[in-house]
Amino acid sequence: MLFAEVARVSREVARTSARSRKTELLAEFFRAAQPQPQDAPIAIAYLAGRLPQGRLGIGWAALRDRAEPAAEPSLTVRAVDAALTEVGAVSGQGAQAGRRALLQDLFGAATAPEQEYLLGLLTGEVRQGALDAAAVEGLAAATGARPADVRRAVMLAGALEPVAQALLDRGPQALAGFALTVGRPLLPMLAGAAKSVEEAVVRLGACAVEEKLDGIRVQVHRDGEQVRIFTRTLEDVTARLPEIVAVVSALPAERFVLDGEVLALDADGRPRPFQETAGRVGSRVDVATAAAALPVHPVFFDVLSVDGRDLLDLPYAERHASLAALVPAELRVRGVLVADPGDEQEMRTAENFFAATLARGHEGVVVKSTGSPYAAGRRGASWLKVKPVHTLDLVVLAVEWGHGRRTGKLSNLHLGARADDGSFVMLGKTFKGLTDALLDWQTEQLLARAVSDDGHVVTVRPELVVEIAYDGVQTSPRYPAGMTLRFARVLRYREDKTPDQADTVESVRAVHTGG
Ligand SMILES: Nc1ncnc2c1ncn2[C@@H]1O[C@H](COP(=O)(O)OP(=O)(O)OP(=O)(O)O)[C@@H](O)[C@H]1O
Repeated sequence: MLFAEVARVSREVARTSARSRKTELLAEFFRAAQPQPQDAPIAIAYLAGRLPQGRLGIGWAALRDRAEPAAEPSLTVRAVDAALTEVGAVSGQGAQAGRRALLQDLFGAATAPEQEYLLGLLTGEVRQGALDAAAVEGLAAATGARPADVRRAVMLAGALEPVAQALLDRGPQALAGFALTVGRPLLPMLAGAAKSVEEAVVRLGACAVEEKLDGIRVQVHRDGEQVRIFTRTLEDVTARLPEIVAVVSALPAERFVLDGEVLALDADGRPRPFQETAGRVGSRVDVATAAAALPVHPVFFDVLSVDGRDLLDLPYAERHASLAALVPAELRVRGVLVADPGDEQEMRTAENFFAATLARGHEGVVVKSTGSPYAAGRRGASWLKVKPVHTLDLVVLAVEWGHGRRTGKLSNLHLGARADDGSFVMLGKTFKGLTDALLDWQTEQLLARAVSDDGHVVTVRPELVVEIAYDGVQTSPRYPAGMTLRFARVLRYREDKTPDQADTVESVRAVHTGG
């Protein structure tokens, strides 16, 4: 498959805002791609603005001077992929120059529109957040599969790419191969938000109100002796959490998949600050010493499979009965049940549980409909989180050099929310809430992602997600969405999130209009 073809479709998909037209364009594209299914994973990654190699760490300088463009397109997606793999592998002394030379060769083989597209891919500018959803529909239309079956396979596979390849290769029957497999992670179910416990309970009806623990989401798979632990982005962190492996190995079943949270606790059981847990899960170095100094504990809140039985489609209440049979109470999330939201006594119990959970130092509660299945990969309408502080996960688009005490540091962050087309819309700026350690960290991280610097504002690749607390959303003609955040302050960076998991402009607008 020609790279030029991907560039063309990407541009056309980005240009139309109609979802049905996007789907049509992608369906045509997949029909044409059918003879070479092995190219589909690379093409899909490019269309969504991802690189299969992940971040390549290519600085602006390496992209500034570009070779003369080729007259005719000849690059294949596989050739581009191979070249970028090679760029990523260059290390050691002279790596900068080596990378630059390889990039020059690649750009020299590309036509002008291909160069532009490559540059967009390398700088993160062609990121298309809504692409995966449209691609699922397009794939279904191209191959005659049911969209719901494709979506389920994607959740079970943890990504669209392998499903696309199998579908294009073998047709709809290939989807049966994507069952929940112990040892292979699936996308976790996510929660929507509600403003109060009462609102959540009224929206859901019969429900459970569970404590919301402020740690790191984990999906734990055990198959006999073999235990594997995955984060919400499906990164395998087993080697970093030996104490969790030990706990899971002692549970009384051979094969299962559990969903939960790990966190560091004080001697009296109160949660330690989130950064400490994140530091443990994020660090590969000297795991044994780190685990001894700051052990983390698992708290499980769901079970997706036990002894060969797939529980995803069972209602919460039944999954929880299985959870209780497998996991002792001290390793299980605490919660209360509400059978009838109209019952005042029950509503008071739920409110009291929320207050008691906050008093124990936790973040809030997650209210879950007891009749609902596990909607892997979805921001389910059947799980609603309730927190006392409003927070948003936003993407850093640019940053200003600091003054005075902050001279030489990158300080004032330009914050963006995700738009429908995968671009980011600036909602405001903040330099509040930053500790000295965070300032140092962000200066280094943001410089590594710089694409331009005019001496005042450094524009960066939109890759870092930061959690912002704010007091409200107010109208402001100064920002493109016509609104900005009141008293925005940095709580922490969310390295466990990617930009396409950031909050959307739409959700911020809903807060603004009280929707
Ligand atoms: N009892 C619980 N049930 C489900 N999730 C929980 C629970 N306790 C803590 N969590 C955590 O809460 C997360 C959802 O709420 P949070 O406000 O952290 O959202 P987020 O991580 O910013 O984004 P997202 O909603 O995308 O997960 C889950 O991913 C999980 O890590």
